[in-house]
Amino acid sequence: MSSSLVFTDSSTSTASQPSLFIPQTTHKSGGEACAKVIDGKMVAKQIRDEIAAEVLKMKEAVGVVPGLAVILVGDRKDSATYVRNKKKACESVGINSFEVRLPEDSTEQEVIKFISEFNNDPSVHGILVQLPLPSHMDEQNVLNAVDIVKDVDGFHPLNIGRLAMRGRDPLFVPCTPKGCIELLHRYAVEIKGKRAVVIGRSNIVGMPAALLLQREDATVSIVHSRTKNPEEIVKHADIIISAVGQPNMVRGSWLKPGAVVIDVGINPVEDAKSPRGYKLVGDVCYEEACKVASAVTPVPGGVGPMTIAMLLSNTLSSAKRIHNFQ
Ligand SMILES: NC(=O)C1=CN([C@@H]2O[C@H](COP(=O)(O)OP(=O)(O)OC[C@H]3O[C@@H](n4cnc5c(N)ncnc54)[C@H](OP(=O)(O)O)[C@@H]3O)[C@@H](O)[C@H]2O)C=CC1
Ligand SMILES: Nc1nc(=O)c2c([nH]1)NC[C@@H]1CN(c3ccc(C(=O)N[C@@H](CCC(=O)O)C(=O)O)cc3)C=[N+]21
Repeated sequence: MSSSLVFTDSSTSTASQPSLFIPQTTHKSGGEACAKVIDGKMVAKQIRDEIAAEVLKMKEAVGVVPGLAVILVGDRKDSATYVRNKKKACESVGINSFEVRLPEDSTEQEVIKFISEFNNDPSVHGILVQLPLPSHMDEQNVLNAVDIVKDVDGFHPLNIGRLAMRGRDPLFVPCTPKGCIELLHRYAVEIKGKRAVVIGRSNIVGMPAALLLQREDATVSIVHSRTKNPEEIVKHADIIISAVGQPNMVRGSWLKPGAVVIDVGINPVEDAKSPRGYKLVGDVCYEEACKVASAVTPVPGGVGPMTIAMLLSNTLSSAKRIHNFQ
């Protein structure tokens, strides 16, 4: 299919953004009703292409190259992989990346010292502290140290607070929830007036996803680990965003026919056939969901690549704001 996908920097209110992309891919499941695949990998690639063009335009016009600083503390393998992927993504669009790796036993003050340096460095427009931090550190103290104008993760309490308030706008929206909403927009999924259920209430995904859906005029319920009979609540949802971390927890039988499912979960499960010895699955049982839902994001290839694309987008808009470009 030939489709043109126009990238517009969507902050918090993109409801009026025209939807230019109607997907054609469907999940094949032996003649049964099958959902559209919401192809995050493809959309993320198109967004990166748009960002690359804007980065070049800015460089030529005002000689500024956006810069992203990433701080990684400790030696978690998954975190190291994510940081490497973020660096590669920056390179692919012409954004400068700066990386600091600190040992697991670093102190909170040492991490904050690097954050302060990046806060004062004019070539850095975005600062990301990879989570989770080692358990001896107070995450709030560390995240509070990031200058709000460079908080491209959108985790500073002031940004989250503004996200929660009517009539206020944060400088940055957290990347994963922003990527989920962007997928809904680009696949022409109407949010206004719909019933949405977010499964999970973490500060980095579930809670901001619920706030964003509410800002888009959905009626939002939040399901968490203490929710009784979650399937009864999920059953009413036109839109489900799941960010739990439990492989295949959400079954096809939980879903309302025609629902749209955004699966944020990235869960490793043993897989002898994979060279890594494991594969990644979502929170939602994909095969079952495809038979009931109207559209589903796959894992991998769904929300994950969108998270990184939104990080690049936030870094570009930060550089534009700081340099008063456009
Ligand atoms: N695709 C992407 O870009 C990203 C993917 N992820 C993935 O998303 C998932 C969630 O991440 P994150 O939000 O950081 O995780 P957290 O562990 O911080 O939060 C999980 C949330 O799910 C809730 N929960 C746990 N078990 C259940 C259950 N059985 N029923 C209902 N709710 C439950 C918890 O409830 P309670 O609050 O009561 O404890 C909590 O609110 C993970 O798989 C993670 O790898 C995360 C970030 C980005
Ligand atoms: N400060 C901070 N910001 C984050 O945004 C942040 C974080 N800390 N800590 C960890 C989580 C997790 N996260 C992911 C990003 C991309 C993929 C991603 O691209 N996944 C690929 C698969 C990758 C693979 O194959 O390993 C996919 O879903 O297709 C996944 C997960 C960001 N997080």
